[in-house]
This record gives sequence, C-alpha cells and structure tokens, in this order.
Amino acid sequence: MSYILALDQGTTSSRAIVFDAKGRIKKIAQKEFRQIFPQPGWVEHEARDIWSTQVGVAQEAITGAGLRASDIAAIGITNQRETTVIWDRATGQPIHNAIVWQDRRTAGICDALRAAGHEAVFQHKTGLLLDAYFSGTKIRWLLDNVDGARAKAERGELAFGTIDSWLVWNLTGGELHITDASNAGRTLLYNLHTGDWDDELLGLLDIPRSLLPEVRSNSEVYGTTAEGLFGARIPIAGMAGDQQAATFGQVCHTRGMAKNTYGTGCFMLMNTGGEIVPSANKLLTTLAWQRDTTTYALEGSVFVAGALVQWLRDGLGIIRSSGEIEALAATVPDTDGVCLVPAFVGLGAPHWDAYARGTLIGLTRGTTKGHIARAALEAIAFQSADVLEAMQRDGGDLKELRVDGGASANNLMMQFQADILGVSVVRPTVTETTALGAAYLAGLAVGYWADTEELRALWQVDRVFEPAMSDDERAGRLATWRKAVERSKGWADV
Ligand SMILES: Nc1ncnc2c1ncn2[C@@H]1O[C@H](COP(=O)(O)OP(=O)(O)O)[C@@H](O)[C@H]1O
Ligand SMILES: O=P(O)(O)OC[C@H](O)CO
Repeated sequence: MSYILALDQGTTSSRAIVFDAKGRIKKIAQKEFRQIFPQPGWVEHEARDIWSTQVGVAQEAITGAGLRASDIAAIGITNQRETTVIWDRATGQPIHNAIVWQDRRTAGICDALRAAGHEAVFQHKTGLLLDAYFSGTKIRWLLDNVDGARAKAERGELAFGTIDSWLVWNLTGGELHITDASNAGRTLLYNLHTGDWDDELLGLLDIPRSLLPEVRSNSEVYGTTAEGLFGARIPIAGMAGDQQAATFGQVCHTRGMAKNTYGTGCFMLMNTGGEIVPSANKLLTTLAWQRDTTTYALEGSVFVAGALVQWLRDGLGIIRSSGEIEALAATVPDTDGVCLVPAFVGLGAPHWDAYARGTLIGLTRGTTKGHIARAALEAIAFQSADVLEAMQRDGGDLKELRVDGGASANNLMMQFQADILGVSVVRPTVTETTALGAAYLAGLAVGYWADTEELRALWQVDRVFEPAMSDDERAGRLATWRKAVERSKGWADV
C-alpha cells in the first residue's frame, strides 16, 4: 500500500502528514519554530529553521507511520504565503531572515506607491492591494537594506522565493528554483491576466527579474527529492499556498463554494470558477489553482485569529493552552460589553489599515478574564463577518461556510460564527484540510487519485452549526463591533 506525504509549512509550525487513499490521516509530525519580533510590527523567521523543522518532521512522519520513503507515492507542499526569502544561489544561504507575511515594515513603501498613483495598476494586474502583507515590497526592502544585495541581484547571484520555493530548492538539493501559480499570485509581481511575471510591476518596485523563480502549475511532477534525503527519491508533485490548498482540500471545487480557515490568521476564500472577478469591496482576487485550467477565488484575509488565543496564553497568561479558552469563555454568558479588536499587525480585509493597533474597550470594574476570553473568540468571528459581508456585496451568495484549521475545533466560537453570519457553518471530519489539499494536488498528478469526483466522495461532515441569533440582536452586536474597530484604526505613528 502506498501513501501521500503532505508538507504543511505554517506560520508557527512545520507539519508533515501521511495520508492514505481514503484521505485519512495515518501519521502527523509537528514542530514549532522561533518567531522573531525585532521591532514593533516586524515579524521574521530564520529560513534555516523553517527548512530544518520541515525536513525533520517529514522524516519523523514517514518513520513514525512505520513506512519507508519508497512507500510514499508523492509529496505535496503547502505553505504560509507571502513570507519572503532571498538566498545566494551559490551557497544556498539566506541573505537575511525571512520577512513574514504579518510584517508591517514596508507600509511606507506602499504609501509612497499609492501616493504616486500606482495602486490601480497593481490592483488590476495582480488582484491585490498595495499592502505590506504581500512579498513585492518585502523583496524591495531586502534589496535596499542588506549590504551588497542589490548588486548581487543585478548580477543574477541571488534567488527570491516564497516558502514553497525555498522548500523545493532545499528538497531538490538546489536543483529547482520554482514556485507555483497560487504563491506567485501573492507577490504583487504576477499578472493574473497574462499568467506571468510583469515587467511594469517589477520596474515600479525596482526588482530585477533574474531573482524570480519559474512559475509552475499546482499539480504536476516538478522533480524528485535529492538522493540521500529520505532514503529513496520521492516525486514532488503538488504545491499550493496554504489557503488555496485548504479550499482544494475542502473540495470547494465549484463556483460559489467557500471555506474559512482558522489558523494563525483567518482566511475566507470563495471559488469564482474560471473568472477573474475584481472586488469592489476591498477583497483580494486570487489565483486558486492551476491544473488543466485555472480557477480563481475572492479572498478575505484576516491577520490575527488563533494568534489572539496564543497572545492570551503567552502574553497575558490567562490560559495555559489554546484549548482552555473555550471553558474560560463559557464561565460568562456574554462579554458584558467588552470588545477586543486584535489589530496587532494592523487590519487586513476589508479595512487594510497598516496603522491600526489592538484595542480592548468597554472594560468596567466587573470585567473578568472570562469576559476577555469570550471577547477574543467573538472577535475572531466578527472579523470573518466583516469579510463575509464584503463577499456578499461582491455578489457571493453563500448558503454554507465550510470551516477548518486548528481553532475551528472551538465549538463555542463556531456556534457564535454561525449566529453572527446568519449562515450554516459546516466542519468536516478532517480539519487538516490545508495538508489534505496539498496531498490531493500531488496525488492527482501521479494518478494516486483518478479525478476530483473521487475526492469529493471522500469529504465527510463532522458537525453543522446552525444560526440561532435573531436578526435584531445580530445587527446590534455587529454595530458595537464596528464602533470598536473604528477606535482601533490609525493608532500607530510608524
Ligand atoms: N480550541 C481552540 N480554540 C481557539 N483557538 C485554538 C484552539 N486550538 C488551537 N487554537 C489556535 O489555532 C492556531 C493553530 O491552528 P493551525 O491551523 O495549526 O495554525 P497555523 O497553520 O497558522 O500554524 C493557534 O493560533 C491556536 O492558538
Ligand atoms: O499560517 P496560516 O495557516 O495562518 O496561513 C498564513 C497565510 O498563508 C498568510 O497569507
């Protein structure tokens, strides 16, 4: 019997999961790695840590499942998106720490491009907005701030990659410098209409084309792992950004279907089929996946979701593990007027305010940690409600929302999510859908699964949360939330 190995390189941990032909998890190995916060609003990772934890858990998953490399039919890769690495092609060494998607240091570069009137061309060509979130301005910052980097880049000595690219480079022993279309679509450099890197945008950001990887589809055999890495060469056959992979893993394969993933951040994607749908409500238009044809999506990106729960654990110390938040929130019937806006790294969709900061408001002498815990869970759901409203205004007509990711295990939060959306929230049995999507993309490429119809038959419901809140109460709660959001905006001076 053979299996598919998914490598899921997330913001806070590297995971490797072995899946069987029924899409069931045979083995998971996971390792957290260091988060580096050099200044307020800056977030970095050591790219070598990313590689060493990822290859370590891959080996652990294979052996822990009692398998050998020859039992793995293919590897699928999925990754935290936008996070930017530049390395030396000759030595394979990064020239600086990776700049993480949450990092705000390039907000000023975005402001300058906007002031010069360039936002429309970026938005039209890439489907994105000018925000520090995306890779383009991070590359620009590295070229401008790392000694000698620009000259080396001009000479073709450096390589840029998002994490997919960095992992494939290392998995193949430096043989392949490639990315996939879904990750390319998050750089501000990739033109959705031509399906290629765009020279005008490269010029506006002053980035030499020689830095960039070759763009490949999301499901094809790109190459094999280097000799000696796992004991046998394994085909690498699928690759996608984690949110696109989760959409594929939730089998949201047809137009109008949507999923929301509750991890470090929270990302809602709605499949728009073969059509590039521009958003009039500050959502992103994003490439979902490319197989024989290309599928697109509308996306609402929320920067802080599960990370807020981690902050209650590590920053405030009011819970010892993320899972404890549900019981603490259940000690109170409501938040007693407390609102928490987790704008720790600014606000993403639909506000796009790089200068917003976290706000805890409505405190009284009677406020307890239970109220704060409950306000935190509600905040995650409220942020998704703002995104869903923008999606509905863009023409989306959702009957149900499929959910996944680590924090979707929280029943209290999922019920509140259904209440505040007024839409059914459906959780599948496998909530590791990001890894599952990457496995599916790889498995399809090597004929492990025949087609997407076969995959759709594997998807199973765990639990459906039906909305139970009155329309009046929902409107009142949303109005209070939006008042708090306004208070958080434009706070930071940087
Ligand atoms: N029961 C829970 N309630 C709320 N949040 C949770 C719960 N369990 C885990 N989390 C949060 O979910 C996140 C982990 O989800 P995961 O999908 O692994 O994230 P990522 O892929 O971004 O690293 C963490 O931020 C954690 O705080
Ligand atoms: O690490 P996650 O799962 O929250 O995902 C990060 C996103 O890909 C950022 O765009």
